[in-house]
Amino acid sequence: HQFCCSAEDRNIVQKQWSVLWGDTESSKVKIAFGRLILTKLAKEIPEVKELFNKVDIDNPEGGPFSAHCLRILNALDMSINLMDDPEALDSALDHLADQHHDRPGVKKAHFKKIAEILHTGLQQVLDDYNALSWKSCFKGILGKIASKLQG
Ligand code: HEM
Repeated sequence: HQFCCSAEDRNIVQKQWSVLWGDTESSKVKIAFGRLILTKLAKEIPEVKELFNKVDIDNPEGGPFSAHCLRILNALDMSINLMDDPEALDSALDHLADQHHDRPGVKKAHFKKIAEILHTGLQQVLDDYNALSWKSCFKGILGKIASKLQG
């Protein structure tokens, strides 16, 4: 159950992540952040858009897409919070890998792009964004979720 980022990276990432969710309306912040990164992904890789037809990406402010944005951000939140428990993290990420493997058309390249988008976004909202720690933790988390996908 070896995880790729160091204990220090994990501490930094968990601390910086927690700064974002002090607000009482953290779900709204999560939805807005999710909407931002997913619409950016669909804009930069147009083939992605139709993969989110069932959650109605054409109405990004609507209920189905907002709920989808919250699911993604909650999964990311769970993963970051589980970084101190490698066994549970591994099993959570394995489950997410299966869920994405089951969606035809989802590719490793999409995860590479969303990693870039996340880095840019977090850099904008965190004053003391530690790029190296985030890169190394996201490499582990996103790499595992994408591990069962094709290129
Ligand atoms: C930041 C990394 C990501 C996380 C944490 C994440 C998490 C999730 C979660 C929790 C679900 C719901 C699973 C379910 O209930 O079945 C989901 C669904 C989905 N994800 Fe991701 N995801 C991520 C990135 C991506 C990327 C890069 C793609 C590429 C297109 C993608 C495509 C999908 C699709 C197509 C669905 C199904 C949507 C539907 O319900 O119709 N995800 N994801």
